[in-house]
Amino acid sequence: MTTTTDNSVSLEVQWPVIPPPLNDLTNNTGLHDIEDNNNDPSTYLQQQEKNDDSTTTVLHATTTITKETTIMDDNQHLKRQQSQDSLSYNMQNIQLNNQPSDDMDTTMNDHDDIKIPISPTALKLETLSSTSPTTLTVAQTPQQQEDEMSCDLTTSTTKNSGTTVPCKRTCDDSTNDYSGDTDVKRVRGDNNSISLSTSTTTTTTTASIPQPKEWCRRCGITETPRWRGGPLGRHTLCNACGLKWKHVGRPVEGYNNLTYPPPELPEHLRPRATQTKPRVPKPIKNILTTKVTKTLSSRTSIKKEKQSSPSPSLSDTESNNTKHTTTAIATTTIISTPDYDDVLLRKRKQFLIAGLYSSTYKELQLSTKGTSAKRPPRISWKKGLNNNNNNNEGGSSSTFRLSMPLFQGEFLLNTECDFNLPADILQEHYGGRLRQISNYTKIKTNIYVGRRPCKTDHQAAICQCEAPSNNKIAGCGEDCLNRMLFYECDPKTCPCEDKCTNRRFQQKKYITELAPFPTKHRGWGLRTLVPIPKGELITEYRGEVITHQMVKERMNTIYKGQQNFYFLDYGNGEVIDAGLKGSEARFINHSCDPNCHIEKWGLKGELFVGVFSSRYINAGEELFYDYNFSTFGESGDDQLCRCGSDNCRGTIGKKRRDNGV
Ligand SMILES: C[S@@+](CC[C@H](N)C(=O)[O-])C[C@H]1O[C@@H](n2cnc3c(N)ncnc32)[C@H](O)[C@@H]1O
Repeated sequence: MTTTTDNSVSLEVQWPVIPPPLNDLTNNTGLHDIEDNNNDPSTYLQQQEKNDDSTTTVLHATTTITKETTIMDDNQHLKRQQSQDSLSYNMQNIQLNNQPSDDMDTTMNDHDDIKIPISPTALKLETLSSTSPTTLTVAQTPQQQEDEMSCDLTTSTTKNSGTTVPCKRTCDDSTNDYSGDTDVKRVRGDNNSISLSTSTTTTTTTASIPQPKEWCRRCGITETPRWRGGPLGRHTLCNACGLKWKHVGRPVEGYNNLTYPPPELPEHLRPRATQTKPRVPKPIKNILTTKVTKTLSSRTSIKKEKQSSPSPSLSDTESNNTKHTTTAIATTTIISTPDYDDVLLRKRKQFLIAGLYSSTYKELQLSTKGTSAKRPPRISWKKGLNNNNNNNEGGSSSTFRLSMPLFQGEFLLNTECDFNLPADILQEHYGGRLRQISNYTKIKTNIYVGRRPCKTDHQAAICQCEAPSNNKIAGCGEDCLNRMLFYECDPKTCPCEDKCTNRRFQQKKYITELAPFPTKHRGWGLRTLVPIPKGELITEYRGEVITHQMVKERMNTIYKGQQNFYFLDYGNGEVIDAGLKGSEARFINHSCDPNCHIEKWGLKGELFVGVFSSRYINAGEELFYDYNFSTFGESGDDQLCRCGSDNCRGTIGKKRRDNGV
């Protein structure tokens, strides 16, 4: 008889059934000799003959065979198997009679002949009836399971007639040619257990071995240089399997301890490395439920397949007899394989659905079942008019409740109101000052484009001023020669030294209380916030010092189509362009009756263009200077003047000569 299952080979031995006494089977010795069980085989056989001469006993036991298992072959010589893998052996002719057969040289009393070590910690033998299976359960230690092999022996015998009973076996080890009539197949169970099955119509014995404390849930080994955590918890995978699980692919759902991934696993649930379709994330609320459902269904299907799929190579009779074995093995497999074979293996990271400080929002979201998400509470400003219908806290309508600041956004979104400008902008809007100011870059000194600034230590003219006798008298007054020539004194050569007052551009003594403001007809203008005496340096006109050629180029490029121009004659064939970079003086408009004028002062080979007050200027008064006298480039010639003065000339800019030059 042959018993085969997936991933298992049965060892079938046909021999006269000599079941060991119960007290022998239940002993816990590590090595159980058949010799010990058959101290008097003839006596036992006689007892069997009394029961039924044609009795065929199936002993399906889960036991182990050590490396030193020694059995008899067809030549009645002792064969010793040294290798664990070469478990299968040949038993062609095992003849057991009342007396040992003459054909057999082997004496059954020789305890070296056959050793079936049974090292159970628990051994249970149940004999139900002559037609009922008997279950033999053998419990072994983890080390024993590791060292021992699994096999399933199915032994059948006929009448004790003294004839030779063929014993067929199938040997996995090709190097050991023990071919014979006896069919012996090895059964490798899930836990390296050995099932010894003896086919009979009366008795079936099943054994299961408990699992070791630590074993790899994937490959089944019990020794590894390092135990690693897996989807089933800590120390559930060996080193190699743990690394593979970690790096190669993590199964979405379970795998058993022999296959990875399990063949029953649907394609869409296989590890990432084999996945072709990206997984669609599911809502967090349904993940656990779905997982549990899938796990249960897959577990049920796997068990059904295991239990319902018979071996295709078995005949009806054999399969009928094998049912017990198959069922037993399947049962053993299911029992020995923990439930977490199919449980949820992969840990899913829980992502936050909201920010860290939105605990209230998350609680509201997670506590919602089957209904639309609860809306965050709204602000109720009036006592007794609480708009928060979803907030169960309190419940009193008279409770004043102020929503969290994070809900202010929703409050603003849900509240319909007219658009209003912010207060500061609204004020400028009502004052007519809300206009976009042209973009420019403020600079502190002129930028010379196309040349380097003159850094020669140009000797300024030394004035003839006398140093003041006391601090109350200013040096280099109105009668200073440098001042009259529009030159600033050099503090190194000036006789007044640090008491010289002809150094306004150097000392940057400008009026800072100036403010651009939008005018009605002239665009932006500049006004003073403080009264300015006559002849005072107000500000410096700064910008890029460019040539007239550059002015033409810029007029045709970057300033093409514009109305406002910021050119001012620098002298020496150059122009200050404050359109892109400059100072606040760029906002001073033209007037035919100005209150300011332009002065160009020399210092160290360069010029300083300053706006000076032509008269006393009241606070808040707009500043003007006459472009005509300041050579406002060539752009303002055709622009209409809107200064509004009585003596307005009509146009801004330099007066044209009659010849147009
Ligand atoms: C140096 S900018 C003065 C600042 C300019 N208003 C603005 O908004 O930037 C010179 C430009 O101002 C305008 N502008 C200055 N004085 C004006 C006046 N009296 N009448 C009309 N437009 C004037 C012209 O467009 C001129 O090109």
